[in-house]
Amino acid sequence: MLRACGPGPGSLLLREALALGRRGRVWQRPQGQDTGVQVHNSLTGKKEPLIVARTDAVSWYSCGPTVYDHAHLGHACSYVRFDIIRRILTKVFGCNVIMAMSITDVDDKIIRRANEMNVSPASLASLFEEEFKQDMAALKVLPPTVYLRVTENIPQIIAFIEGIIAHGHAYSTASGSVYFDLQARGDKYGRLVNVVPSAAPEPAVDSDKRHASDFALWKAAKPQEVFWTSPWGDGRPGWHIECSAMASEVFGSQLDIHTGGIDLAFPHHENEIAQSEVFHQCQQWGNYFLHSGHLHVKGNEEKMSKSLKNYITIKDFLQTFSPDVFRLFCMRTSYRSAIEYSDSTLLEAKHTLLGLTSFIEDARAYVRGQLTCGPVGEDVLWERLSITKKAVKAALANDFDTPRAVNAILDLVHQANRQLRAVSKEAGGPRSPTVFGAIISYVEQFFETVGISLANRQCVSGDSGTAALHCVVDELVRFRLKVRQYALATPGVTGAARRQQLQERQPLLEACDALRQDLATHGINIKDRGSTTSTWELLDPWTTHQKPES
Ligand SMILES: Nc1ncnc2c1ncn2[C@@H]1O[C@H](COP(=O)(O)OP(=O)(O)OP(=O)(O)O)[C@@H](O)[C@H]1O
Ligand SMILES: [Zn+2]
Repeated sequence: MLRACGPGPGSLLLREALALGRRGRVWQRPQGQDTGVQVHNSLTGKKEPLIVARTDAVSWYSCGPTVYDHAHLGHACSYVRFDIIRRILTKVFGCNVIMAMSITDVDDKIIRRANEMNVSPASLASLFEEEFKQDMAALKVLPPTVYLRVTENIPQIIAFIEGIIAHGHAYSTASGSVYFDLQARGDKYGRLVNVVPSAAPEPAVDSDKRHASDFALWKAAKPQEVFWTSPWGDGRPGWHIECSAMASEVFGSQLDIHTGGIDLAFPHHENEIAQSEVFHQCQQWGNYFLHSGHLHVKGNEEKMSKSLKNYITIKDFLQTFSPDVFRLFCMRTSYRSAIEYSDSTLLEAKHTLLGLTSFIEDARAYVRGQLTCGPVGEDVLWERLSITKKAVKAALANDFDTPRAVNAILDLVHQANRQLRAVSKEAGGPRSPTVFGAIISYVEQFFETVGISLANRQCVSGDSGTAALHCVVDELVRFRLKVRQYALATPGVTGAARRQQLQERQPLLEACDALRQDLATHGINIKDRGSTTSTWELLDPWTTHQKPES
């Protein structure tokens, strides 16, 4: 058992533990090239300048999925958030990222599920690995440079374990298992979390490890279980060793960035660090550990999880919402914070995206000269654009503060929208297409950078939803117009008879007003021009936006 000095390793408490400071050695500031970004490094519990060995080859290891079931929105959240960070590092800060991601295709959960389904662990894992890759593609997550399957790296893992044994930090047992000896690691254990390994002997009678806190590097095969031969007998790797061995296979003894969800910080990453630093006999294997916060279902403290059966699959989600809506939803909070899933927060992201696409359409129409124009406060807009660019870059350089960056953009769009709406009432006058062209180009480029397309309204709904939704709103607005025209028209009737007729039809007008108000809450703005025309547009995204976290 491991004794934690701070709060235990439950996901939310762990974040507090990370802030408490660590037992292990002091973090060594790496030598190399400064990316210009400050990142929150779990190794120090604070923001540090991100210095990488070479900006043209940033090494990044990402713990990948255990492929025993459908991927859910919790997984989506972690991989989308890191995908956004990867794109920002690449496109804004000029880094060329080499990303390696593990695929855990053999472990207890896979073996158990395969037995339940009466299929081989290999075919079960291959099925869900393929599905995971399809889900990631549907979410527009860029594939890693390489995927690394555990089952294809068994000789490398065995060699890695032999190296740890050779350095005196692991031991094999009579039953054919190998354990990492945490007592040998001493006070160097606890680089990420304030944890002291207990020296108490293993209490379980059916286990032959020396201390309760020692963890498995190699697990002796149980009857009927899939196995590989090794110097210690038939068996399979433990969970943590796979990442140390596979990351080292690609990147050697130095790693710039290592990522995963906050639940992986302890014990998984802590154990990876112990194994790798012993194997490479180095002081600091990974320089930066970044952890993403968990996705929770609203009102539920637990993270969304397959084991807790409180999950929404990525496929189901994408029936209703688009990958761009999910991306924007993820960007509205820091990647480190917990994120609450609810229909209302998703709808809010959807409305914001609709408002942005609507602005781009209007601004484009103005640039083309299809929107009536009057004088624009051009200098003000140029200044706003310049301020926004600086604010966005500063926010992204500050631990990838996407909520702040998005708010800066929404503020710019709000200012531009106000001018656009004001000018559209006045015909004639000087035009200012260049500044609107520059704003369109910048806003589109920002969202393109993080993987969101503003090209058309199609980007906001899942699968086939948007086109149908727009037709429905068109029909509804047309129908409402007919009702209004009927309520207001009094051909051939005058005087008291006219007044009475109007009074009788008053409820129809009230119903039309109520419908307009109801639709406004969904981001749809109906505009009546007398009794002859009704048009609709999407509300300014600013009106649906939330303030960033402080
Ligand atoms: N609810 C969640 N929110 C954010 N990230 C998550 C969530 N659940 C899993 N992750 C992250 O997804 C990645 C892959 O996780 P993995 O395949 O090991 O699933 P898991 O944690 O076992 O999921 P489950 O608990 O549903 O079985 C890890 O980085 C993990 O931290
Ligand atoms: Zn890992």
